[in-house]
Amino acid sequence: MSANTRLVRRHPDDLLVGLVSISDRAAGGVYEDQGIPALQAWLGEALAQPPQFAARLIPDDAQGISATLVELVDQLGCDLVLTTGGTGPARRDVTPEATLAVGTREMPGFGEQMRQISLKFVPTAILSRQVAVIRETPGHAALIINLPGQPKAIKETLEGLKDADGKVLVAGIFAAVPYCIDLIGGPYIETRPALVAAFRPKSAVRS
Ligand SMILES: Nc1ncnc2c1ncn2[C@@H]1O[C@H](COP(=O)(O)OP(=O)(O)OP(=O)(O)O)[C@@H](O)[C@H]1O
Ligand SMILES: Nc1nc2c(c(=O)[nH]1)N[C@H]1C(S)=C(S)[C@@H](COP(=O)(O)O)O[C@H]1N2
Repeated sequence: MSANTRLVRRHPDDLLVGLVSISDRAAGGVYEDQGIPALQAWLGEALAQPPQFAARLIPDDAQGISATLVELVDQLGCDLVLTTGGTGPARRDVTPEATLAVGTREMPGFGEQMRQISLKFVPTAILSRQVAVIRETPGHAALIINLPGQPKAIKETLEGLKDADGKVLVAGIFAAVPYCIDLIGGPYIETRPALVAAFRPKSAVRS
C-alpha cells in the first residue's frame, strides 16, 4: 500500500485498520519489528472478516506519532488505529501524549482495563501509561488505542486472560471494540468467540 492513499471499503462492513509500531530501535533497524506482524496476526485470527491494514513503523517522536495518527484517520480513513510501544515512563516514551494531542474525546476505560489485564501477567504493568481516544472529523470518527511495546503484550491486552478450559478470567479490551466502532458510525464487525467474544447489548446485535 503506498503512503497517503485512502483505503477503499470493499463492502460497508469492511474494517479499515491503522497499525503503528513505535520503537526507536525497531525503526532504526537495530532489531526487527515484531509489533506490526503481531498485530496483523492477532487481528487476522480474531476478526471474522479480514480487515484492510495500513502499517507504519516510526521512532518515539511525539510530533511524528501525532502526524501518523492524523494521516491514518483523516487521510486514509481508518476506523480503528492500534499503536504499540512508547507507553512507559522513560523520557522517550511519548505515545500517550501524542495520542491525547489528536483525540477529540478520551476513552479512559480501555487504559484502565489494559492495566488490570496486564497486572495478571507482569507487576510492571503499572508502568504503562497507555490511553485510548476517539478522533472525530466532520465526516468520520476513529478509535485509537495504545498497546504496550512488548510484542507478547498485544495478545495479552487484546484477548485477556483465560483458564486452561478457555473460560475468560479477565476480559480483553477487544471485546468492547466492535460496539464502540458501531457507536461512532463505523462498520459492523464480528469476532471469532474462541479468541475474543465481542459484547453488544441485545438491541445492537444484528440478526
Ligand atoms: N517493535 C518492537 N519489535 C520487537 N520488540 C520490541 C518492539 N518494541 C519493543 N520490543 C521489545 O520490548 C522491550 C520493551 O519495550 P519498550 O517499548 O519499553 O522498549 P524500548 O527499550 O523503549 O524500545 P526502543 O528503544 O526501541 O524504543 C524492548 O526492549 C524490546 O525487547
Ligand atoms: N500485557 C503486558 N503489559 C505490559 C507488559 C507486558 O509484558 N505485558 N510490560 C510492561 C512494561 S515492563 C512496561 S515498561 C510498560 C510500558 O511499555 P512500553 O513503553 O513498551 O509501551 O508496559 C507494561 N505492560
